[in-house]
Formats: sequence, C-alpha cells, structure tokens
Amino acid sequence: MNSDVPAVRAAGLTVARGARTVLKGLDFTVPRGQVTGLLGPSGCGKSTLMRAVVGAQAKVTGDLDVLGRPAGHPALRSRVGYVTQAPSVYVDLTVRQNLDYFASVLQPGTARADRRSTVQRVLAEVDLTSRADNLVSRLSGGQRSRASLAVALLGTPELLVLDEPTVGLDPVLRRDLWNLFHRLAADRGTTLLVSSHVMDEAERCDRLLLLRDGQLLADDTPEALRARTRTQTVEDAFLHLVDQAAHRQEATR
Ligand SMILES: Nc1ncnc2c1ncn2[C@@H]1O[C@H](COP(=O)(O)OP(=O)(O)OP(=O)(O)O)[C@@H](O)[C@H]1O
Repeated sequence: MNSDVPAVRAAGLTVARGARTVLKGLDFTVPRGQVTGLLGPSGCGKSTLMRAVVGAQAKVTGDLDVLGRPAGHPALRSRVGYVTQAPSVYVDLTVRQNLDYFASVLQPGTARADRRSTVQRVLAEVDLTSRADNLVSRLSGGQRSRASLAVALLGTPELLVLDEPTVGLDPVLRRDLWNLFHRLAADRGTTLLVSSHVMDEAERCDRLLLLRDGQLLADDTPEALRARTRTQTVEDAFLHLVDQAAHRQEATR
C-alpha cells in the first residue's frame, strides 16, 4: 500500500443520470486517515458521488482513482466499505447473527472461531457488545446505524464511505457516531468519507467537500474555509460561497 497516494483522487469527474448531468467536472482529493465530510443540500449529488467512488455508478467520465486504482477495480472490493442510506441489516436477526451471517458471506471458508473473534472485534468497535444478542428490530436508530457500520467494518476496509449515517438521529447519538468515526481514523488509520446535508456536522470533519448542484464550492478544512470567507460557521461560509458563485454567474451573463 502506497500511503502517499490519496484515498480518492478525482479529476474532471462527471456523472450523468438519465438525461441530467448530476456531477459536473469535479476535481478533488480525499486524504488518507482523516474524516472528510461531503456536505451539501438534498439532491446536490452526494449519493451519486459516493456511488461513483465505490464503483456502483454508471455513466462516470473523467478520472476517479480510489486507493491508487480506478474506482470499481475488483482489487478494491475488500479495501472499501460502503454503508448506504437504507439499513443494510436484517431486522429479524440479532446484531450478532447479522454479523456472523455477513462475515460468512464476505469471507467464506473462514474458520468458525476466527469468524467469532472478528464479530467480537467489530461489536466492540461500534460499541454494541452489550446489545449483540438483541434483535435489530428492538434497537434504536443510532444502534441500527452502528449495526450497519459494523457490517462494513468486518473486512477492515481502508476507506469507509458512509452515506448520511446520522440522518434522523438525535444530537447525542450524532455526536457519539462522529466520535466513533474519529476513533476509527485515529486507531486504525481508516479514511472516512461521510455525507450529510446538516451543515453543523461540517464542524466535526477534518476536511470538507462542499457540493451544490453538482459542483464543488470548496475542498478545504473547516478552519481554512471560515478564515477564507471571514465567517464564524461553516454554514455561513457555505452561504457566502453560494452568493459568490451566483455573483460570478451574473457577471458572466
Ligand atoms: N436514478 C436516477 N435517475 C435520474 N436522476 C436521478 C436518479 N437518482 C438520482 N437522480 C437525480 O440526481 C441528483 C442527485 O441525486 P443524489 O441522490 O446524488 O443527491 P444527494 O445529494 O445524495 O441527495 P440526498 O441528500 O437527498 O440524498 C438529484 O437531482 C436526483 O433527482
């Protein structure tokens, strides 16, 4: 593994969905071992970008490299974890049964004892050991999110792509999940790309990609962004950049 290579490098990334161009020539990088937030309003293209990164999106043009390989390369399968917005665990199984099932599908042929210890490890990582034998249907929203995340952690991915993992959660659960993301980055060196349309979550990221209408408004740290736009919050910085872009467009008409 060459850790000098960014986790994600996009140049002129363009994606069409149906007749629409949803992502419009994006250039950005996602550095390794950090939490990068992908923020922008609903419908701006966050899920499309994430699907492109994990190789699940059609009609992708431009360059998109993930961990030094073209996005979607078969060698990336075990190196990239993806958690979609829809829950990816079975509600009529316990957390442990879900993890044991997914571990046997993802790593067939693994000895039972090894599988058991992998399941114990990920349960501890997402802090669900005490809930391991609860049915998923009996868990809170935050616990369900962590159970989905645990599935993605089974293969110790180098890059974790999480699509709006905190949506619908109360502030305490959101904070706990963000703490978990930072712990994964610090303890494991995992790179996390996390999307959200809630601007206050931007303050929790090491780096930010601000997306609007399929275009990148910023690729920076929250501090640099606030300093550059002379604003107090990333939300204000975002609004400032939106206005700036509108003025530029006006001027070129
Ligand atoms: N299957 C599809 N065919 C055509 N257009 C689509 C399809 N899926 C999404 N789109 C359009 O692509 C654009 C970007 O959608 P995307 O889901 O990437 O946005 P998003 O930022 O993730 O939104 P949200 O925060 O609401 O999940 C939207 O305008 C949407 O209407």
